Amino acid sequence: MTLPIRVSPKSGMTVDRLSEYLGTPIVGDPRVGHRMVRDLVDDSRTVRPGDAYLAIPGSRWHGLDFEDEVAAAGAVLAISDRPSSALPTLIVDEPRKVVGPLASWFHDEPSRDLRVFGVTGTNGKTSTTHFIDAALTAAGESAGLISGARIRGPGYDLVPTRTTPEAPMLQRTLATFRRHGVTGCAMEVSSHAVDQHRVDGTAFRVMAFANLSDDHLDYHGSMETYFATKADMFTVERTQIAAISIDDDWGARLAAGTAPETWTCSALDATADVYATDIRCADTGTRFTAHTPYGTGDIRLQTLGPHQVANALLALTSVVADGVDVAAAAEGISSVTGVAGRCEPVRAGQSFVAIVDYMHNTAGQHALLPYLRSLACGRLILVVGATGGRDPGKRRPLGQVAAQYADVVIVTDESPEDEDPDAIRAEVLRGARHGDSAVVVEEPDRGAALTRAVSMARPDDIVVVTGRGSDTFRRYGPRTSFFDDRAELRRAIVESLDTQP
Ligand SMILES: CC(=O)N[C@H]1[C@@H](OP(=O)(O)OP(=O)(O)OC[C@H]2O[C@@H](n3ccc(=O)[nH]c3=O)[C@H](O)[C@@H]2O)O[C@H](CO)[C@@H](O)[C@@H]1O[C@H](C)C(=O)N[C@@H](C)C(=O)N[C@H](CCC(=O)O)C(=O)O
Ligand SMILES: Nc1ncnc2c1ncn2[C@@H]1O[C@H](COP(=O)(O)OP(=O)(O)OP(=O)(O)O)[C@@H](O)[C@H]1O
Repeated sequence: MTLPIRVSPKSGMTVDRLSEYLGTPIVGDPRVGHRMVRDLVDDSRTVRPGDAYLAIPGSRWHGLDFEDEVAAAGAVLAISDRPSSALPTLIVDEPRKVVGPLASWFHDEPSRDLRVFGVTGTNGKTSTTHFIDAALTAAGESAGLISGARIRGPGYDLVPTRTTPEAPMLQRTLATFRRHGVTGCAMEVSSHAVDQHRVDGTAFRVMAFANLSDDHLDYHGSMETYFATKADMFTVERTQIAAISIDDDWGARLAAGTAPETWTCSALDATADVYATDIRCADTGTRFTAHTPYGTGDIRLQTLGPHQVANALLALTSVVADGVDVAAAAEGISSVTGVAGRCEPVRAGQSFVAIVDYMHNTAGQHALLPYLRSLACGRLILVVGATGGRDPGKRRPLGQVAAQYADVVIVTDESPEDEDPDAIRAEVLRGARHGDSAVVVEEPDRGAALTRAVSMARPDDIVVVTGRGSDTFRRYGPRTSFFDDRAELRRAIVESLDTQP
């Protein structure tokens, strides 16, 4: 169900009230003070008549670069760090820091009226939020989900462009959820979002930590800074409860130093508050028994891969720490049939296994590839690449680890963005050719790469397409086009079956 999103500011929201809240006078025509403000917007391309435009200085643009088009679109006001020549302005020192609390106040603090379950960490956020969403639903709650794959709930269903929305959209979404009676909301919290203050002003009931591994170092600079950004979410000012997976060293370190009430979980360590025993991983899913201080639950994951045990335990810990019944939560988590683009099988009548997965760092490769290999007795044919505009340091290791596990590695393009696709591929290839252990093929065109992988596959082989998951847009410089790995893999399989004698 997709409904139009209605804005729900505090009643009687005027420019004067915004000025009073921010403690700063109107620069420019003071007669604008009585004008009603429809919504807060931080992107010129989405401004509608009556909006207040948050003009943020960024690394590429200053929001005021768009002041004329924003004024022409009917904005009543700019909020920025300097006066606009096109609109009356409220001046604040650091607009980015103001946006979160302001948007929350504007919508009457929606996060305080529903329990928000945040999930942060390098890998597993999307899966964990889906599990929390299902656990809350099974416990009889009306649940909302804010994930990078989908934002959905009563009154909302859309595929977002960000893992964590910008603050105006986030608070608008939470306010819509509240209006539709949502009682609990699972939400991904990316490190970029924390650093850019997108979640400031959001009160979390539980904040969950999944894991930390080499990723986004182009942005954060070092693992210590990356960790510190995540750790910033685990303070009493941000969250009432911390749920922390201690299966990696960063989680154990975080758990040792957090101030809020802390619950630990582990797939390996029975001294954790919530832990797993009797883990049995199969080609149809994974079963295990979860032990919590409030009793045990049998979990039968339908989502593929042993890594999902950690994600499911973290979800269980998050909701049980907040008082949700263990049996209901276990039933909900077990009911999730799959998460789009995460270990998603593609079945079109072929004689080999075909999987699409969003793995885009070496931690994901090490966690999944041994399992995926075990799903077939034949060869592992792996399609790998790297996205442009981010983390060049990941590219060579991605190729190297791919070749460590696979028999055939097909290196292709993902979404080069503004970079030279040949240069990205060259780095991945350098890694893949490092060990001499796999057959390495270069095929720039992603559709052709998938066709090639399928044409090589024999019965008992497995074809794994990595890197894009459920992302459906790719960009080559100014050209953006639709490309869905799952649909393209299916197409390649069907074509290969059609041409069989
Ligand atoms: C590196 C990064 O995170 N950059 C974010 C940052 O960009 P920036 O500081 O360069 O801002 P900018 O592009 O100069 O724009 C400045 C201001 O002008 C506004 N603007 C810009 C253009 C325009 O036409 N009109 C307009 O109003 C922008 O909305 C912004 O408020 O602030 C912008 C909004 O203020 C974000 O859109 C932008 O996200 C970019 C597009 C991005 O790709 N971010 C990714 C890396 C990201 O955030 N990813 C995480 C998930 C990571 C993961 O776990 O995989 C996420 O939460 O999605
Ligand atoms: N617990 C885990 N440990 C290691 N790898 C994992 C784990 N969970 C998921 N992965 C890998 O990470 C990929 C992305 O998973 P998911 O989308 O759930 O995580 P995410 O944190 O939301 O990722 P992103 O922020 O990049 O969207 C999966 O396709 C899988 O390859």
